[in-house]
Amino acid sequence: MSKESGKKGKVSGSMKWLFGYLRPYRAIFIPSLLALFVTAALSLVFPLILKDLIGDPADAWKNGVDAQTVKDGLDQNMKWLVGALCLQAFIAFWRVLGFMKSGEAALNDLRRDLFAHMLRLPVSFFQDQRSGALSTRVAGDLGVVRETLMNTVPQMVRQLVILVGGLTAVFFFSWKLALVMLGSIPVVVLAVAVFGRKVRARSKEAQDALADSGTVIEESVQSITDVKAFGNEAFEEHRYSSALDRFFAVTMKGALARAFFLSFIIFVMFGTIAFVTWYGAGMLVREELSQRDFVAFILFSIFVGASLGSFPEIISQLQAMSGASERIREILQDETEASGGEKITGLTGALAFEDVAFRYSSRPEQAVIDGLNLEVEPGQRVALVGPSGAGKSTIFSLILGFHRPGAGKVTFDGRDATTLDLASLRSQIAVVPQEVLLFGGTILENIEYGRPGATKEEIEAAAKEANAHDFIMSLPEGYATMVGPRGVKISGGQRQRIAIARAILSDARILLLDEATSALDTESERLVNEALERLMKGRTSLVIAHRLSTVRHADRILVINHGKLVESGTHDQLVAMRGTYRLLAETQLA
Ligand SMILES: Nc1ncnc2c1ncn2[C@@H]1O[C@H](COP(=O)(O)OP(=O)(O)OP(=O)(O)O)[C@@H](O)[C@H]1O
Repeated sequence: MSKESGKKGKVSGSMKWLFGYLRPYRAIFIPSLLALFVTAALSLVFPLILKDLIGDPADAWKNGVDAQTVKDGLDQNMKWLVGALCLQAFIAFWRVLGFMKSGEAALNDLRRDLFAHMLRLPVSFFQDQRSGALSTRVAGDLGVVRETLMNTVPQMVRQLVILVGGLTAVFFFSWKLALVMLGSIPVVVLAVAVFGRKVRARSKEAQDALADSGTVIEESVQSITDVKAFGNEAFEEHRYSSALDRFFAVTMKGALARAFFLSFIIFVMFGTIAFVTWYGAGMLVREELSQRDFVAFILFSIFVGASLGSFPEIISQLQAMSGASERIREILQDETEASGGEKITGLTGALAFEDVAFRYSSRPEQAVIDGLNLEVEPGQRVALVGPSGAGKSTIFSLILGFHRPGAGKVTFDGRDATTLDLASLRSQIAVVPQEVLLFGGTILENIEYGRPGATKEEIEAAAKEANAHDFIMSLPEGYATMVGPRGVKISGGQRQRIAIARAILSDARILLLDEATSALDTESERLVNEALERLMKGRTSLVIAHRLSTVRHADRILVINHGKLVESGTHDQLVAMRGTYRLLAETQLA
């Protein structure tokens, strides 16, 4: 298959897929499409009548028709014209409404499908992407699809109708002149083929180079505090400046081809207009053509020219849509997390790793977890300690089923996790992360996240146990206070207590706690610790520990290094062993 026909195939495949989303709304969409044909055809009435308005007086004068007859004819034509314009405006009104309604509804279905699918993709999918890039890309791609559906498709239909109608008309009014005019088309096509490809390739390079420079800004703005803290303003400026230089160099390379292309097209275009007018005027003199038909020819030629001129834009938009829709379809086809498996309720909270090995797919050469064995009994409080990069967070990911072990198995109450339904398993695990992110919404909703549908009383009870109730009540609107990116700012310790309230509300059997490394003030720390004590009571808890007080209170400490369990025991036992733990306790635990 040639490259061009491949592209065409892709465009039609994308259109088919897009129309699939329009199917449920065909009762609105199809009439709108038909209305579009009608309004486009009606726009051809305009030159058809205009030619009489302009041409008839001239011919009448020449043929000696009396003034009143000419005037009556003109008035009648004018009525037709106004009538056609009114009809066109009326249909266009409903057509635009119909297109918007069916199009936006179909796009909303697509947006819903896409988001629902993305939420069910495995965590590895998101980890393999550059953060931020995914959502920006998806939003951009959806924007392109929307633009195509709302503007390009109607535009294409309209221009096709005008092109076919206009060409028929020019041949009808003077086939000779039409052939002269169309004679210039092969020259233009050749120029487009020769220069157009070059221009397109260069402009794509230029776009990529510009995008690179945009990335520099994005990264700097995102981590502006780091840029400043490291005094890297000059470094970033230099990085941006060299990206701009690259963009400039590529643009200049393309400028030559573009300049040739544009000046040539302008020459051919205006040359053709001049030649056709000159040739037509000659025919007029030779009486091979009436004034009226000549005017008709020129008016329809303008329509044909404008319509032809709009196609490069339409085609490039269709190609952009095909690329965008392909990326969206790729995401929609990506495999979601395994669903099914045995739904479990009422776990006792026993969990174990049996000879578990794991590597991240993005870094297959590194065995992050390497033959790990561990066993946690129901209700036990276990602290995980180990140097940075030892694999502690990965152990949490494996428990949560974000990733599956490459070898060995993770079990809950003795049952292999791969045989269990992920959603029901996760509903019995609560997580209190190191850095708590609250989403945009009220405090009430943020706590309710732990168990959607919980009553206000249950939420308040959880907040009280989490030592969060008092500070929540001191906020301007209590539980209805908006938090998150656009809401009131609350402190790290307060966020942690909200996360604890969430976990209490979820009443999960297993608790995964990644202890915050940043120090809180004494009072805040006391409130958080008290809340955690209550939370951990009666649950199996695994804590990635950063504080000496936490490990001292743990039933058992597991020392992880290079993805292996290297020591295990109580604080006193491990200190007495004078091994890895003792060293860690002395250097890393506060
Ligand atoms: N998504 C990922 N893709 C590839 N490698 C990863 C990924 N996440 C973590 N790693 C690597 O796996 C190893 C273990 O990471 P992990 O985050 O589990 O360690 P950790 O003990 O929790 O460290 P820390 O205490 O610093 O958080 C590290 O070498 C890390 O670079």
